Amino acid sequence: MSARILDGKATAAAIKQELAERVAALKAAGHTTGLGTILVGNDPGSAWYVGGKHKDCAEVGIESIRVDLPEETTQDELLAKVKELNENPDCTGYIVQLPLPKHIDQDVILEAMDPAKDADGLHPMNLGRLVANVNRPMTSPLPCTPLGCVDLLARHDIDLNGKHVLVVGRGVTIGRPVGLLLTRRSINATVTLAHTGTTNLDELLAQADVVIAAAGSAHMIKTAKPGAILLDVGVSRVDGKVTGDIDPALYETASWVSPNPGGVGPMTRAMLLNNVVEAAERNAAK
Ligand SMILES: Nc1nc2c(c(=O)[nH]1)N[C@@H](CN(C=O)c1ccc(C(=O)N[C@@H](CCC(=O)O)C(=O)O)cc1)CN2
Repeated sequence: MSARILDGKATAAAIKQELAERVAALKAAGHTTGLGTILVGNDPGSAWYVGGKHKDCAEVGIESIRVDLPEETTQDELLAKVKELNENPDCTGYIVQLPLPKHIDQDVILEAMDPAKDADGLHPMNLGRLVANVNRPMTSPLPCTPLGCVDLLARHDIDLNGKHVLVVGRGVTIGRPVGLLLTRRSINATVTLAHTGTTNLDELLAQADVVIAAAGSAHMIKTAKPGAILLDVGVSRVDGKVTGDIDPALYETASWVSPNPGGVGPMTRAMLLNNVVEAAERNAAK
């Protein structure tokens, strides 16, 4: 048996077409939609991701504002840029590309953003709304990668009701929020969150119907239940090549696989655009 592919690239392309229509409708009604990005430093991977976000904006008709700052930017200088985008009426939503240089406190920066413009859904108020279950319908943004996982599964008609999902990794951008989304009544999965302190990972993997691997440790997942659904989200670079957390040998016995690259990454980009368009629609409805 060989797994069917959850094709993030094709799914993201379809979502972008839908979003382009919504952006055009906003424009026709006199509302512009704009995404801002702030990039600090010279990390080539981060620069590539930010470049991709601006390319995506151009494809769907979203205006974009790009702020690139040197590695030695101080926290106060970055806070001043955050304030500028908070106040810029042309900016519907924006992101601060992560990770930030070590001398800058990520939590301080995220907290300084206007929650209504937080296109990543990572402001503590928006994460709090996710915990309190008040994000939907359309009151505030959800984190892009978790939303990308859920949307990718939904668009392939995969029902998680009653399924046991094992999330591997407890980061704030994926591991923690994805469990909160999946346990909502509308999805109704049972979620286990494994991390570096988990001592029986292989045992949990042998039981899980769905695995969301978001640890960022190359090919660390070496076993899974036959017929499991595998979402490979973690990113490492091995010999300069993007490498996921899941050993590709498991693709043979899985039922569905979201590969890496080509799975949740493109969905993350599409969900960012979705969050900006939703923010523009909220503004237009005011
Ligand atoms: N502010 C944020 N920072 C970061 C986020 C985020 O969601 N918000 N996530 C990641 C990086 N990221 C977006 O910023 C991101 C990562 C990967 C992809 C993607 O499409 N990857 C491709 C492969 C790319 C390659 O070949 O290098 C794929 O999976 O097919 C998009 C966005 C950390 N920072």
